[in-house]
Amino acid sequence: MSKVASALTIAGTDPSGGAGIQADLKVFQERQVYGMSVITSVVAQNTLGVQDVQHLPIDFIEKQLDAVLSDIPPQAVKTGMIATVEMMELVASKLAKTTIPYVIDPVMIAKSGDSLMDITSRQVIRNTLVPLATVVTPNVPEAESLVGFEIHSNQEAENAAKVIVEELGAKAAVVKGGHLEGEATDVLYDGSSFSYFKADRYETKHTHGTGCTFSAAITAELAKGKSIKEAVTVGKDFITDAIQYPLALGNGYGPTNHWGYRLKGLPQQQEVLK
Ligand SMILES: Nc1ncnc2c1ncn2[C@@H]1O[C@H](COP(=O)(O)OP(=O)(O)OP(=O)(O)O)[C@@H](O)[C@H]1O
Ligand SMILES: Cc1ncc(CO)c(N)n1
Repeated sequence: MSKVASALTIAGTDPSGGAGIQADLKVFQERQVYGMSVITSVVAQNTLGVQDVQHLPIDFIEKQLDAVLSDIPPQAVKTGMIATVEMMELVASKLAKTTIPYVIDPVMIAKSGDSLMDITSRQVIRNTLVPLATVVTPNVPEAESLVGFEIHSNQEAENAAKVIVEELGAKAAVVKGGHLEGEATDVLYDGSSFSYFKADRYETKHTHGTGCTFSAAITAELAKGKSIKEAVTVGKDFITDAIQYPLALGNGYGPTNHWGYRLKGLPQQQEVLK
């Protein structure tokens, strides 16, 4: 029997269960990794949008981090919603003392269009957290914000991934193509070569938390000791199945289905109790 790995997510909450901490823990469980979580912000949100946000006090976030890191050091860490500069500085100071593989999903704006990171922080994440990252997983608007130029094509996604690695100091970057046209193509640069991860684009409104789900699956695989390329391969298959078997929940951008990969060959729309 192989040994069980642990992974930690440091992120905001989604009480409707499709994104944030809740999505990350579900994905860790599906990937058979022991999941742990440190909450940065409590968010009142659902598939329709963000209604309100409460940031936890910085010393309380620190207590949560110390509680986990001093007792159960994880084999991989992921950050999602880190809304403020002081939160970024705190998390960076803790992670800089470790060599744990670290995935940054640089969450800035929810699918509904609501902001999850303040404007100053969008600039500061570049110098605090990104240099510590094993993999950064920006969507197109997030990558544009990190590199300062627009992305309309896979070639421009390649350029952005290269800047995130060679100029901002991450070990690898995967720029997600969810916001581009055509196939859903994600571009990975690992410091030596580019890899493309392609899937059919599904016509669907079930895209709440796609980024969280993808990066949590990558984190789980890194925790198990997989290479960056292997982890992104699993993450891409996992999110594609999660999008392909949506759950008819919510009145807006519905959640993906975190056990979608188990439903291969079944009818695509899963019935839900209302
Ligand atoms: N309609 C779609 N069909 C297939 N794959 C998709 C679709 N939309 C996104 N993806 C894939 O889902 C993953 C997440 O990408 P996306 O760009 O949606 O992340 P995101 O914007 O950060 O998500 P969120 O902010 O909701 O968490 C990527 O692998 C992307 O290619
Ligand atoms: C807490 C949280 N993190 C990330 C996202 C990404 O969409 C979200 N909606 N909420």
